[in-house]
Amino acid sequence: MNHQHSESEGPTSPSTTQEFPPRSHSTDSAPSPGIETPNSWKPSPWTQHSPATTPPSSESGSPETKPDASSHDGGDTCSTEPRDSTESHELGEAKNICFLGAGFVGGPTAAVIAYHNPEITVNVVDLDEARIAAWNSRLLPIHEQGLLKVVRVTRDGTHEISVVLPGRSAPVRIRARRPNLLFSTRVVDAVSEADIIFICVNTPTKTQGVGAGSMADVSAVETASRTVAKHAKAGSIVVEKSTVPCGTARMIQDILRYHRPDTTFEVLSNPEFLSEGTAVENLMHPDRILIGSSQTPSGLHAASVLKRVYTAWVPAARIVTVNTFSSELAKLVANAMLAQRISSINAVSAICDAMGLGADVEDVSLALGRDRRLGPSFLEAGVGFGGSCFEKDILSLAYLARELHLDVVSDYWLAVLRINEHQRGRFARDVVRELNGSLRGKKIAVLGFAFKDGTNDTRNSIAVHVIRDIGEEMPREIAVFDPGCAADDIRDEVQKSGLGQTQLDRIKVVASWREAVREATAVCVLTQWKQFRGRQAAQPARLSRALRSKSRHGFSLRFDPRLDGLTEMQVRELEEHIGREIPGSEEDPLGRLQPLDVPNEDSDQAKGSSGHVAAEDVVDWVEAAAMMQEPRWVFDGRNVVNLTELQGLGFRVRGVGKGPWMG
Ligand SMILES: NC(=O)C1=CN([C@@H]2O[C@H](COP(=O)(O)OP(=O)(O)OC[C@H]3O[C@@H](n4cnc5c(N)ncnc54)[C@H](O)[C@@H]3O)[C@@H](O)[C@H]2O)C=CC1
Ligand SMILES: O=C(O)[C@H]1O[C@H](OP(=O)(O)OP(=O)(O)OC[C@H]2O[C@@H](n3ccc(=O)[nH]c3=O)[C@H](O)[C@@H]2O)[C@H](O)[C@@H](O)[C@@H]1O
Repeated sequence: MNHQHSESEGPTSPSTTQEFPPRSHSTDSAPSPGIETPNSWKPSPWTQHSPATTPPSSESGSPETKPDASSHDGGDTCSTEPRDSTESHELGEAKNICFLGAGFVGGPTAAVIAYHNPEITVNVVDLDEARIAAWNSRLLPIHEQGLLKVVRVTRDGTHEISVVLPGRSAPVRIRARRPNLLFSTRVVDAVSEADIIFICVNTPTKTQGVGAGSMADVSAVETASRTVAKHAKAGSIVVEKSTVPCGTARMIQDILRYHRPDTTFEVLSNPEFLSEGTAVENLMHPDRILIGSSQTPSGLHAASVLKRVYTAWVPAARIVTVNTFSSELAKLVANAMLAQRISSINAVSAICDAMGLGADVEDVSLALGRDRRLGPSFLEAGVGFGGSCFEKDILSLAYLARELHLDVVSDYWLAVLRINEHQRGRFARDVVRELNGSLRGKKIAVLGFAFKDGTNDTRNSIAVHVIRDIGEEMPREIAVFDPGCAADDIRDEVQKSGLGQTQLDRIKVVASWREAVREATAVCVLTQWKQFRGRQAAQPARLSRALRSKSRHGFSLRFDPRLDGLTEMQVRELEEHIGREIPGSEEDPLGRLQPLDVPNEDSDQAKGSSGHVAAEDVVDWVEAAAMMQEPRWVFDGRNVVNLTELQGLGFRVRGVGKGPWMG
C-alpha cells in the first residue's frame, strides 16, 4: 500500500471545464410507489413476545424523501441553479446515503449497507422507472440468492420480537426496524439530502467514435456527476462505485469544481468486487473493501467517514485504503487477472482436447489448486467467460496501456480476450463437426443462457456467441432454455447477435428443459446451473455447501447478554440456525418480516417475466435420452454433467478439456 503519492489538487484548467457546460431543461418522473404499512405480523414459533408496537413505517424519523414535485430530475437535465455559494463543511458521520443507479451493483450494495446501518437512510435512485417499480415490488429486478430477504428487512421494516434462545431463560429482544432503504426516481431530492453519494451507473465499452470497441464510455458517470454538482449539499462525499478508467475521479472533481467553484467536495474511489450469483454473500463477507482517496487531510477524512459505514459489519482489517488512482487501477487489474486465469485454464483445456491422450483439464485444475500460491479458484475450464464486465474492463485496461504507448502490455491483456474468443469458437466448431459438418434439418437444444448460474443477467452471455455461430449453419431449430432468465431478455440479446431474420426465426425461447430437448439431435450446456447436472449427480450449490459445513459445528451464536438486542449479523446467524432446525421456515424463521403482496396472476411479474428462477426442475437425462433424436449428443460447455453416466445412457458426450470423445 502506498500512501506517499498524493493527487493533484490544483484548480481546474479552463480547457477542462469547457467540456462540461451546464444544460438546461427539467424532466418530471412518476412518483415512486410508496412503502406500505404492514397490517399483520406472523410470529414464528420462536417468537415469545410480540409486543403491539406500531409498525416500523410509522415510527418517528421515517426516512422518506420529501415529496417535492419540483425536484424530480432526469439526470443532467435540471434547470435549477447550484444550491450554494462558498461552503465547506466537514462531515462527521453519514446519516443519509444516496445511490445513483439501481442496477446489479447499486441495488444489492445499497441494500446491504442499509441492512447493517439501520440508522442511516439509504435512497437508491434511477432514471429507469420500470426498474424502480420492480425494486419496490415483491419480484425484484435482479435475482440474487438472499437479496429479497435483505430488501424486505430494509425496505419494508420489521416488527419487534423477543426470542428465547436454546439454553437461555431470558428472552432476547430483536428491535423493530424502520424502513431505511428507499427506491425512487426522485434523483434531485435524494442527491440533495445525502451525506454520501455513490455513483453506480453503467460504464460500457464505447461503441462509436474515438476509442470505439475498447475505451470505457463514462458518459453516464459524467451525467450523474453533473446532477451531483448541481444539487449536492456542501461537504457531501462523492463515491465512485462504478468501474472506471484511471483518472475518472479527477474528471468528477473537475465537474464538481466547474459547477460549484466555491464548494469543496471529496471524491473517493470505492470499486465493487461482488460477483453476480453470489452478490449478497460477497457483500456480507467481502474479502476486502477498497477505498481510494486523495492523500490530503480532507481526503483522508472523507475516506474515514466512508470506512465507518463499512465497519458496521466489515472487520476494519479488511478495509484497504490507498490513493484514488491505485484504487481505480486495482479494480481493472483484479478483473483482468481473474479473466486471465480463466483464459489460462481454457488454453490448457485446448491442449487436453487436441492431445487426445486422456489428460483431463479438471485433474490439472485440481493439481494446480492444491498449490497454495495458485489457489483453487477460477480454474474451471469451460466455453469461456461472459458477463458485462470482464471483457469491457480488459478492453479498458488494454486501451490505457495503448494510450501510454505500452503496446506489448496492451497486447498481453488482449490475448486474454483472444483465448476467450478462441474457446467459444472452437466449442461451436466442435458441435458442427461432430454433427457431420451440417446442422440443416437438425434441432439443437441450448440449456443455459445466463452468463453464469445464480443470476438473471444475460448481458454479453457466451450463449449468444455460440447461438450465433450455430445459427449460421441454419439448423431446423435452436431451442433455448434458462431457468433464471426472462424470455424477453434472452430474445433481446439474441436479436443483437448479428444473425439475419431467417436465422432468428428458427430460434425459440422455451419454458422447460423438456421442451428444449424434445426431438433435439444435440444439447449444448452453456451455463453451469446445477439443475443441468441431472438427478443422480445433482450437487448442492457452493453457498449451501458453505452453510452445511458451518452447521456441522452446531449453533454457536455469540452475543453479550447485557446488550439490549442483537446485531443484524447475529440475527442472520440465528435465522440460519432456525432455518436448519425447522425445514420450510428459511424465508422468515423469526416471523419478523412484513407479508408480501401476492402479484395479480395476469401481471408480467406473476408470469415470471422478470426472470426469477423457475422451480428447480432438475434435468432427468434418462427421460431426455428417450425424447431426443439419434445420435443424441451432449456438448457440455461447463463440465457439469457426469460424462460416464451419460455415456451409459446412450449419449455421445463431449466436455471441455477432456480429450476427444472415446465412446
Ligand atoms: N454487474 C456487476 O456484477 C458489477 C458491476 N460493476 C460496475 O458497476 C457499474 C454498474 O454496473 P451494473 O450495476 O451492472 O449496471 P446496470 O446497467 O445494471 O445499472 C446501472 C443503472 O444506472 C442507471 N443510471 C444511468 N445513469 C443514471 C443517472 N444519471 N442517474 C441515475 N441512474 C442512472 C441505469 O438506468 C441503470 O439502471 C459498472 O461500472 C460496472 O462495471 C462492478 C462490480 C460488479
Ligand atoms: O466487476 C465485475 O463485474 C465483477 O466481475 C466478476 O464477477 P462476475 O462477472 O459477476 O462473475 P464471475 O464469477 O467472475 O464469472 C464471470 C464469468 O467467468 C466464468 N468463469 C468463472 C470462473 C471459472 O473458473 N471459470 C469460468 O469460466 C463464469 O462462468 C462467467 O461467465 C468478478 O468475479 C467480480 O469480482 C467483479 O466484481
